Amino acid sequence: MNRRLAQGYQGDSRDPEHPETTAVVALGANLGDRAATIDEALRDLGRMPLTTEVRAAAPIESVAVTVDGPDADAPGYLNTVALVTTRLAPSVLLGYLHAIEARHGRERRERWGDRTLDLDLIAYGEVRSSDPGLLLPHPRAAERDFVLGPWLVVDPDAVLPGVGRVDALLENLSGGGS
Ligand SMILES: Nc1ncnc2c1ncn2[C@@H]1O[C@H](COP(=O)(O)OP(=O)(O)OP(=O)(O)O)[C@@H](O)[C@H]1O
Ligand SMILES: Nc1nc2c(c(=O)[nH]1)N=C(CO)CN2
Repeated sequence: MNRRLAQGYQGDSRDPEHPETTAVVALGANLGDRAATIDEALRDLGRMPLTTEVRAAAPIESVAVTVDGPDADAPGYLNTVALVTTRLAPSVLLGYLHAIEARHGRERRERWGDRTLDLDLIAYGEVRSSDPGLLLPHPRAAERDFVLGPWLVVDPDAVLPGVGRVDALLENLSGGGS
């Protein structure tokens, strides 16, 4: 992994040398006023320092995927994906994502449990990281139609680094997400 890139230049989020990069952020919500939460979270992303643009797809409805598979009885999700133009280093950006989740009442309980807001960093340019605290690209993105679908809407030529074109990945999914 490129640890220096993933962690930023010794944590200095305002290093003017850090290049502008497109980060792909997935948003999901299945508790509370989901649409309002997603809307506000997108605005929060736009207010991050060193961030010049946030472009998101219209949110889609999706069935909750739990550790036991899709669960139509669980509260449904609203999902979207935002392309974020930023000079924040990846780990600094992840810190902001966690802060935005917390601001919207995210509680970390069981894995893949219901949540007011989930923000995942799907990709950060071409950066690859095997640090468990920040895996890049996100290791489950290719299996998630609720990520690939909205991503394709904002970027029809999107590529999941090291994996392949998003349109092909979406086509390969036979109907279900995970
Ligand atoms: N690319 C990434 N984006 C977001 N979190 C990540 C990433 N890579 C590793 N993590 C780590 O994963 C931990 C758990 O994240 P989170 O609670 O959002 O998982 P989850 O949404 O329940 O599951 P999933 O990761 O499958 O979406 C976080 O503390 C974070 O440090
Ligand atoms: N439909 C849907 N299911 C999920 C989602 C999500 O965003 N949408 N996120 C999860 C953990 O990140 C687990 N399950």
